[in-house]
Amino acid sequence: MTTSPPAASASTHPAPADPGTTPGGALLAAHDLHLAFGPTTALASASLEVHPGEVLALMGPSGSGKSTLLHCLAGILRPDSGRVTYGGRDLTAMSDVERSALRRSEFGFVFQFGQLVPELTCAENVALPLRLAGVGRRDALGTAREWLTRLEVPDVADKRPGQTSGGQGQRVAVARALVTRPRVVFADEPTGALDSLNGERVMQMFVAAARDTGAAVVLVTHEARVAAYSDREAVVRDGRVREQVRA
Ligand SMILES: Nc1ncnc2c1ncn2[C@@H]1O[C@H](COP(=O)(O)OP(=O)(O)OP(=O)(O)O)[C@@H](O)[C@H]1O
Repeated sequence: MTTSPPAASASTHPAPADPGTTPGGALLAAHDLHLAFGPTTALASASLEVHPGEVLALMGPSGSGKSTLLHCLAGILRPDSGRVTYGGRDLTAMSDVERSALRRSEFGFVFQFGQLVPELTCAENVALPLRLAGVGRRDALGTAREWLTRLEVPDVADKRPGQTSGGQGQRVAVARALVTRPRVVFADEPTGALDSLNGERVMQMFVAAARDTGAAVVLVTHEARVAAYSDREAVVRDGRVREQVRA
């Protein structure tokens, strides 16, 4: 696999401006987050820092608050109290429109089942975030094809997601998450729907491609072999980060 980012993506879609870090070096930070869904407490004083370029795995028992913490860090959910800061900007104080714009321009997402648009080809799916960012159709599709080649699935470019295997589809989803060269990629059980061999292969490519673009990766996983790709593991229990282990 090539280690340099595709040239066309660099020329047609430059990485977003450096958002800066806190004095401690964090790019993204959760400060004392609390969030309840009705009577259920999901987060109870959760705090966490994410550094530029690092791969951070959120681990912990089922129902402990991992996905909720990920969604708060990504600005998808707003905590009841506490703050999320990104490059010194307070995500929790932004309007929904501002947070959506930030998510589109600076964050990438990979979920368990890829969540590709079934009516579009795989190349069109990968091109979609570039099109939304204003890149012309031809350039966007060219860059999308380069990413599919890079993730070793060039053959699926003209197929629809329903015509691919689970592992191929998940590589397409990884390409779509990275194509805009986001600062942070959020992944919720990115290999959960794959067998272990495919899961490891997707993880290897995901981490290598993210490292090449310099993205930080925050991933939720139950699997120790997936967490083994991280630089740091944060264990979530009862809605807070209990311990952090450098991998
Ligand atoms: N939309 C929701 N409505 C109600 N309760 C929710 C909602 N989302 C999460 N919860 C509850 O909040 C708690 C934390 O859920 P969360 O999904 O963050 O845990 P998790 O650690 O990611 O779990 P898992 O590993 O099983 O995916 C759980 O008790 C869950 O049932």
